[in-house]
Amino acid sequence: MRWIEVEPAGPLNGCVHIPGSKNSSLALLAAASLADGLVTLEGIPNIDDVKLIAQIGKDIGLMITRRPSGEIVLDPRYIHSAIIDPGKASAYRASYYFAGALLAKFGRVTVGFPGGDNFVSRPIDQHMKAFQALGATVEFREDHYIIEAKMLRGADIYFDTVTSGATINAILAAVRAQGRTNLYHAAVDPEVVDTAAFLNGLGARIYGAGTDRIRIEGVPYLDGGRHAVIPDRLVAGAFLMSAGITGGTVTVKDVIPEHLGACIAKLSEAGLEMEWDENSITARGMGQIRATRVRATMYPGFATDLQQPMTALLTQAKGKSIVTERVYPNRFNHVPQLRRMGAEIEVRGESAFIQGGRPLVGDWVHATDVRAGTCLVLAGLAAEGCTRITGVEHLERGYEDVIGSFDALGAKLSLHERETEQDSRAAGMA
Ligand SMILES: CC(=O)N[C@H]1[C@@H](OP(=O)(O)OP(=O)(O)OC[C@H]2O[C@@H](n3ccc(=O)[nH]c3=O)[C@H](O)[C@@H]2O)O[C@H](CO)[C@@H](O)[C@@H]1O
Ligand SMILES: C=C(OP(=O)(O)O)C(=O)O
Repeated sequence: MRWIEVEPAGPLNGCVHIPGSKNSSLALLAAASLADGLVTLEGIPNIDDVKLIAQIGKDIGLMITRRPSGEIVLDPRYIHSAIIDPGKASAYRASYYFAGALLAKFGRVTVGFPGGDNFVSRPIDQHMKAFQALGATVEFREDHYIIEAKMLRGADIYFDTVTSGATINAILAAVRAQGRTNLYHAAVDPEVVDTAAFLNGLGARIYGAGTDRIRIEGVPYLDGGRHAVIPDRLVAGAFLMSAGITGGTVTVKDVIPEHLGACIAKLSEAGLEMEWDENSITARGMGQIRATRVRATMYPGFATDLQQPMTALLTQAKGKSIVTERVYPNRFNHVPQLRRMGAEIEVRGESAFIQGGRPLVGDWVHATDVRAGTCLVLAGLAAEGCTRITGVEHLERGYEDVIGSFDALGAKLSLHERETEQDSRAAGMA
């Protein structure tokens, strides 16, 4: 069993470099398999989801090499299989991007059902609807699905809901389809724009990414190329919140402040002093956090992936806050853990009602998913006594070095490991 210990350390202060976006990286790495030449990606974080993609790459003949400089080189010229192992596919969320990318090249793809954070319901119906509109058939089996198309033809696709995953996947499938595809009610997230920019750099013809209507003119061939992934707005947002909860001053460097517009506005509302320039943002905790109302929605609204750390921050606000989750109405697994630490929070429907200002006290808590982990780190920073967080593997899906980066700001985080009976039994069976 592994856990992270968070010891009281007072206000966090300093600057932190923000790595490349996890969610964009996962799309770009799969998208690279569409190319007909070598692709170099800069800034891809060295996180567990990316390591898993490297294993999938090995299985299918997509060579993925990380150079000492940190950049990743992909060689998609010798992909020999479009079968993604169900176990590996379901160990993270974005395996579905291999469906869109490989379908376009091979005409038949087999992928295990997506895993990732468990928010009770995370359907992929809009992905399938897009593939079907382009002329594919979809078949669901016990632990995988098969998508097949003799030829993909451009189509008009109207999404029933705004989804960044299905928007990106539809782009991947349509890029090499014959003719024009129009996506309506498309997601406008920076990760959609980043994926489109990358593919356009290889010779794709995608227009309007960043608006809710995207036009794709199919091309028969894509060159190799080079692209730098956008910075991780979600990692950045959580560091800014850590300034608020500890009463310190934190600067996130190498970010695109525009991607954090809703976060900056909400943190100002909560009483933090916010300043930003072209590529950095500073948050100053002013001692008192103000209660506020948060609604997590799709971009450019307040990100659902920042809802959990924001909830931790609001446990320390004066008065009553309400956090409403419109993207994943059940994304409240962090709440019972915060309650163990002394927070007064009640969840009703898709909202958490927080009676702020109760002191937090360190305890054993469990991170059920990546942002629940961030939320508990933040709570631990504000708590009296030591907080011990299990479920470290979830944090490692999204963070390259969560301990090092918080400690560089003056926090006291450390990783611990103890062999349990269950661990020894598992080792004996291996
Ligand atoms: C790997 C990755 O990039 N993960 C992100 C991605 O997840 P993911 O791509 O799974 O999320 P989507 O943007 O697709 O989901 C948005 C909303 O659409 C719904 N939906 C989605 C697809 C579908 O076929 N049918 C459907 O109903 C979802 O239930 C959700 O309510 O965007 C989420 C929303 O910003 C983030 O929390 C995740 O961190
Ligand atoms: C929900 C998240 O990730 P995933 O979609 O990969 O599960 C997240 O990054 O907060």
